[in-house]
Amino acid sequence: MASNGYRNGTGTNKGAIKPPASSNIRSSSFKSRLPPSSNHSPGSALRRTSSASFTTAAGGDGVPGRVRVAVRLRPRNAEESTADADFADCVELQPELKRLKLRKNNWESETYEFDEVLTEFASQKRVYEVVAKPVVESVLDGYNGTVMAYGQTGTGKTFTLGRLGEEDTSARGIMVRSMEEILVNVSRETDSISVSYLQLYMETIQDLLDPANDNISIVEDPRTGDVSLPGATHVEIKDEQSFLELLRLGEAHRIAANTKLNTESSRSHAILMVHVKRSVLGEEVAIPTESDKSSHFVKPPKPLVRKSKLVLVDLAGSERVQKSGSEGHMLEEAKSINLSLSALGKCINALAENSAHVPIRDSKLTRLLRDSFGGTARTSLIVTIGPSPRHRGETASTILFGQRAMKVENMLRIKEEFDYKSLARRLEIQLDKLIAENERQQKAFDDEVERINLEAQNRVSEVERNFTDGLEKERLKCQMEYMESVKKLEEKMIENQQKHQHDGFMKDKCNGEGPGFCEDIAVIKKLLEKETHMRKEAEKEVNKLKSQLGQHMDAGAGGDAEILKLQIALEDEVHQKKKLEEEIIILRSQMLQLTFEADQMRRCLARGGSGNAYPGLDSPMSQVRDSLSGHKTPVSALFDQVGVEKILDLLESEDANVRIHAVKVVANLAAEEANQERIVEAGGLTSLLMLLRSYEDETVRRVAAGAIANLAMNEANQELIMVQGGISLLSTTASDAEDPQTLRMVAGAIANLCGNDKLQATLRSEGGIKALLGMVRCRHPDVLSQVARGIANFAKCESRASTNEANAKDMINGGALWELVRITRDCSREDIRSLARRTLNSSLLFRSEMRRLRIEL
Ligand SMILES: Nc1ncnc2c1ncn2[C@@H]1O[C@H](COP(=O)(O)OP(=O)(O)OP(=O)(O)O)[C@@H](O)[C@H]1O
Repeated sequence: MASNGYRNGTGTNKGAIKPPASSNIRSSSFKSRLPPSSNHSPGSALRRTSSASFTTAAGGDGVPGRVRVAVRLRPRNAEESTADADFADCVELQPELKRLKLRKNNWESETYEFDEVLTEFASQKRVYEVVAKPVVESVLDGYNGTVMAYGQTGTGKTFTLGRLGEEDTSARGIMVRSMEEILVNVSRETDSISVSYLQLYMETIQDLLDPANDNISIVEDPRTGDVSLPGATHVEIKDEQSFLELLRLGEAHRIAANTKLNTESSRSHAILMVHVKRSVLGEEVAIPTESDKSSHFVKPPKPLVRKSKLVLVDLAGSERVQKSGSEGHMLEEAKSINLSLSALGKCINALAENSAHVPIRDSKLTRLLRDSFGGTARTSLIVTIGPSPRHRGETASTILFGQRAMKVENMLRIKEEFDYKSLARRLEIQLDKLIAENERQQKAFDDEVERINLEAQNRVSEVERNFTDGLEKERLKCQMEYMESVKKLEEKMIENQQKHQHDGFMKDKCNGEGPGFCEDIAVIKKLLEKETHMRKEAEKEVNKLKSQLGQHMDAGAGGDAEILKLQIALEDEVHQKKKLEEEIIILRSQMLQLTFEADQMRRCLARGGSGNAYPGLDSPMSQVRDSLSGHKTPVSALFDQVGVEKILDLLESEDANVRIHAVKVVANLAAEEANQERIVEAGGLTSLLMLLRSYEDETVRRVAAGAIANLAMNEANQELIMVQGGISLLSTTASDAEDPQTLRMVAGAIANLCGNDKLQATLRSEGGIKALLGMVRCRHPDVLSQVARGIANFAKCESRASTNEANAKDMINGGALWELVRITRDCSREDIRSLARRTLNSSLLFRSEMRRLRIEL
């Protein structure tokens, strides 16, 4: 394992000091000689790199830092006290000289120098301070650090590193003390600490925080040489308590795992990795300005993050290495003892001898500790030895391991990277502050705007108020002035009047001064009188309104409701009254009609007639005669009592009975010539034609047709009937109706129109003649008589206008000839038969046609 050159003490010189090969060992102190590397020391000799260029073990600037080695002697244990009672310890320590004497026998010894020699009486605190504290401080500064314990089983590696000191805090080992130190120095807000706890046994890395995870691989960054275990559990540490629990858990898992593997705890390496991430500010950079070389623009410091790692290694017991080594069988050794310790020894040897090849890849332990030996980390090794002369060989081997390790040089480099997260966090905080400030300013601005608005509104209100007040004052003033001037003018007028009345001179003067003056006075006087009158009227009106208002006000809230009720009652009353009036009219008209009909009946009976209710049809002039005799009919009296307008209004009543009675009354009135003009003037003809058109009720239609027939007796009305479309309405009714009495009325009306020369053409063109002839189908003698009368009237007209024989021809074509012949033969009434005969004989065309057809009358 080691060459002879490193096997110090192999010589025979008693008490000869065997220093390590490196010349600086003698003079070096275990305490760090590194200058302080924090950001507070800009003049630091350390050259830091940014994240973009992590330093690697192979190159770049750094600070040389040799591996520091301390030796610690365990006190004799009980077994040794007994077994070695008669023997001296195999080592003698000279702590003040940092030397250790390894006895070969009673007279020979070898002396070795270490960076620190810790006797069996050294406290845990002292051990921590001299071995681990400088490394922990470096880790806090951003360097990687390693503290490793190496030694034979039972010599106190775990005691030194892993004691928890739960019952006695002074017994706390390096692990707990390191964490205490770290926790005290980091910031809870900006820094973070996380821990992984692993065990390496037979080239397998097992997670002591998650034992099922037992095949963790090592990842090496080829660029930076950084070693990481991404598969390992990382637990964030917030306080010492949580760390102690974690260590306890890891230890429990380690014991359980080793029991399962049926091995001893000393055969595995326990590795605790503490990852420290700290946020620091970079140095401020002063930049000279162009204008003034003396003044400097200072750039704010950059946020940086330092990621460092403290590796605490409790190695497996080294006695087997020693045993195989003492026998000098390197290969056997590798087979029988822990491969990794052997590989570590080889690497340290290679590094100590500045060998070109360092067999780092021979084991996982050397790969894991690559940065600790010959890398960028600050490394402290504590070698533990026992006092027993029985284990002198193992002790010597341990001492030699330490001596070789002391020759290993590391190149310490700090690892900084730009702290984007911290920068983002800071920027977020800054942004939040700016947003809050902006919101505050916005709020203040809004408040100010609102205040100004309010103030402006108040001012506007005040101005408006002032303006209204001023306006009112002005108005009052004008009113007063106006009243004053009116009063003055009145006074002046009275004065003038007095003067005018009592002073004749005034009149003369007036005449003397010309008419213009007097006219002026008269105009002014008139204006004044008018003005005064209007004012008085207006005042009266105002007083009246005021008193009404007062009454309304006095009536109170209930008044309105009362008024409403009264209004409704009043409307009801009006309605009732209207209805009653209607009923009175109807009753009166009914009564009068009955009287009239009875009267008619009496007269007819007296004449031996049929008692026709519509005399106008048979004897158009009979009513006229009656009226001319000076005896006023009861129906005529209706005009005086009711008025034709009211009777005509009833034709449009909603009540069908009322409409029937009304149309009967109108028909009876129309029978009297004296009434006809008033009926037509009041729109009665139009109303009757409307009733004919509406075809709502047979009785109404019949009576309406009778009334039209009566009106059609008058020549003036005949033209009106034609103008208002009466001929076509009568024709339509003639073809639609079946009731003989309706047909009699319609035929009567048309027959009356047939006597008017001016209507001849219209009667033909609007189908009046055709309708008249068509009604013969009824065969009722009353209808036939009207048809015959109509044809006779028509023929008479034609004979008067004998030039137009074409009309007679039309009538023949229309069947009038045969109808007349039929009437002469079939009609039961002699007067009608005779009328038909006369008509036939009156026309040349009729006569020649009868001859042609051999018709004998
Ligand atoms: N400096 C010391 N002072 C008092 N007792 C000690 C000291 N060093 C070790 N011991 C005791 O020696 C015993 C063995 O120590 P420890 O278990 O730490 O050895 P180890 O080297 O870790 O062994 P292994 O390699 O088997 O794990 C323990 O009982 C421990 O208390």
